[in-house]
Amino acid sequence: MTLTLLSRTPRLLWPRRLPYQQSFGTRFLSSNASIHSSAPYVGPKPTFESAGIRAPIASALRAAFPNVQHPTQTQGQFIPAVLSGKDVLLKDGTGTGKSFGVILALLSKARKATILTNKGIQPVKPFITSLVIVPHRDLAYQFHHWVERIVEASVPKGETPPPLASISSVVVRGGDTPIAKHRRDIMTSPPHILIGTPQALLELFDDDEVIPRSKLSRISTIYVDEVDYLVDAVPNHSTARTQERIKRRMDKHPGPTSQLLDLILSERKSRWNERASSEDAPADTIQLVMSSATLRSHLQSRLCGGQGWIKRDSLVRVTGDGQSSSGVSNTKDVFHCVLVVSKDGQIRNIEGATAATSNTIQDAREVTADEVFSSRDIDLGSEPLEEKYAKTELKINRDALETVAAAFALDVPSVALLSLPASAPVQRVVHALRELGVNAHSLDLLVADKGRTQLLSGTAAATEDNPLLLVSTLASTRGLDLPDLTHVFMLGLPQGRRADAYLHVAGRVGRFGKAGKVVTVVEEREEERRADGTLAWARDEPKRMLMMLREVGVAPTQLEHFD
Ligand SMILES: Nc1ncnc2c1ncn2[C@@H]1O[C@H](COP(=O)(O)OP(=O)(O)OP(=O)(O)O)[C@@H](O)[C@H]1O
Repeated sequence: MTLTLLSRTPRLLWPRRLPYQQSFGTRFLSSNASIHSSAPYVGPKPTFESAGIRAPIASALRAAFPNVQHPTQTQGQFIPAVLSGKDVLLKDGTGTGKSFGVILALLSKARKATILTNKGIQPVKPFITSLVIVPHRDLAYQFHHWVERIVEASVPKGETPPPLASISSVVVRGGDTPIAKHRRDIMTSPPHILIGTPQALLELFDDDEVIPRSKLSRISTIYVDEVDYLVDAVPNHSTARTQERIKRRMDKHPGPTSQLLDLILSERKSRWNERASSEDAPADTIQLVMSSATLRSHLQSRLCGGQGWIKRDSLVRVTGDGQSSSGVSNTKDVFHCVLVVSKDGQIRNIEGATAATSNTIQDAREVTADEVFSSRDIDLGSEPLEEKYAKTELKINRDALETVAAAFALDVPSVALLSLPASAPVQRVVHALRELGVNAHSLDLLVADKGRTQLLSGTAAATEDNPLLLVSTLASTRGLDLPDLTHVFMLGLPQGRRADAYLHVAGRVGRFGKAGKVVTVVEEREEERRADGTLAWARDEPKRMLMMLREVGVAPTQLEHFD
């Protein structure tokens, strides 16, 4: 296949960002509460202060994030729950502000200055107030960056803000600071919020000579973001045999998040077990807050029952938007496109895709393919790197990759994300895309430090002349919030629980009322010769894709420029 289709004169159309619109609703929390946010709000809009956020933090927030002036309906409900100290299970669509709201609430929590001991309440030296567990290091840096912006805006211009390290710190493997140094720093000056990946945190707390285990019970809150990804659970719908097999594997190899929670919560568990009912449960225990867009019921059962981390009867459940956990299906300005690439390199829209309605496409700008390519000046890297990549296998369909390159060149105004299958070699794909003239970079906010701030704060406008394609795998894009992102490309059907995986990847666009496109590239169904010589259809990706889209409740839309 060649990129000859680019010689057509395409139109790059892009909608203007839509104003943020939200209806509000509140219901009061009681213990054992289960809250659904759907009722329209009557009366003045709630404020972050009325949700319990401390006034200086709320005003710094509004200064740092001018687009965030009022809590969303769900934030208005879960922020008080998080501040109440009760355990919270939070489920809402992707990009609805779950993580942002929780971080804000954690920032607003007071540092623990006393603990309950056998001798009653005793004063203690402050330790980490909140521990935030995230699936990958880019997300850790994103949360840290949110805190940094609020802290900077908390003092008048010209004044020095408090040291960020005393408020938020990141512990990830392969970071700038060795874990052993983090350990010592935490003992001398513990941050208010410690954010890390499960493996790094496990390693951090592993040496109890430096950080004694007893200190861990001083943590006030543990927040697990993307909990359905971080904590395994046995799916209800599988056969008894499969359930047994998964359970055995989980018992034998508990994931790092489970090990970490067991380590920190062991004392709380035994204190609970000593007491007959949760009525007497010590008030001064660690709080657990967990969130995800796809919080399956079997996971909830494991968290509350099997694992015993949470007591069902002292838990607040907050569910935004009723049963539809899909931020995707609820966002009318997100188009879902599927391009099918045939063996001979032809590209077409999937059958049944409808033309995109143009009423949401405003402020279009027109650019020709020639213009797009003439602005490219891609550095193919150093000689040894080229040699290295030329020899390594691409492991993905080259035609499919060229389809991404074509759609990217024709349709992306500034920043897009390509999500690869877990086993794909990211750097190799980046190199292949650069050979195709795409300004591709691996999405590693840690290594690509130069562009990190712009990407996270949505000020990467400089890329408009030379759009940027960030390349990553699903595992490292979960939860990421890149304000400039307009397109997500996926190569092939997502693996694992497809619908959930699709929702998580697709949820990187269409956040907070913005428009976006999700473009999946699949291969034409293949023919296979049976032993008797007859032909049969094997792997029918387009059909499976359509079934999956139906499951998540979206209809495919055509991507213009293609038949
Ligand atoms: N109340 C608000 N008003 C406007 N924008 C908001 C509000 N709260 C958060 N945001 C914006 O939403 C984005 C963050 O969303 P966040 O990552 O918290 O969503 P999420 O629900 O956790 O998504 P995911 O499920 O994908 O992890 C940020 O860009 C933030 O500026």
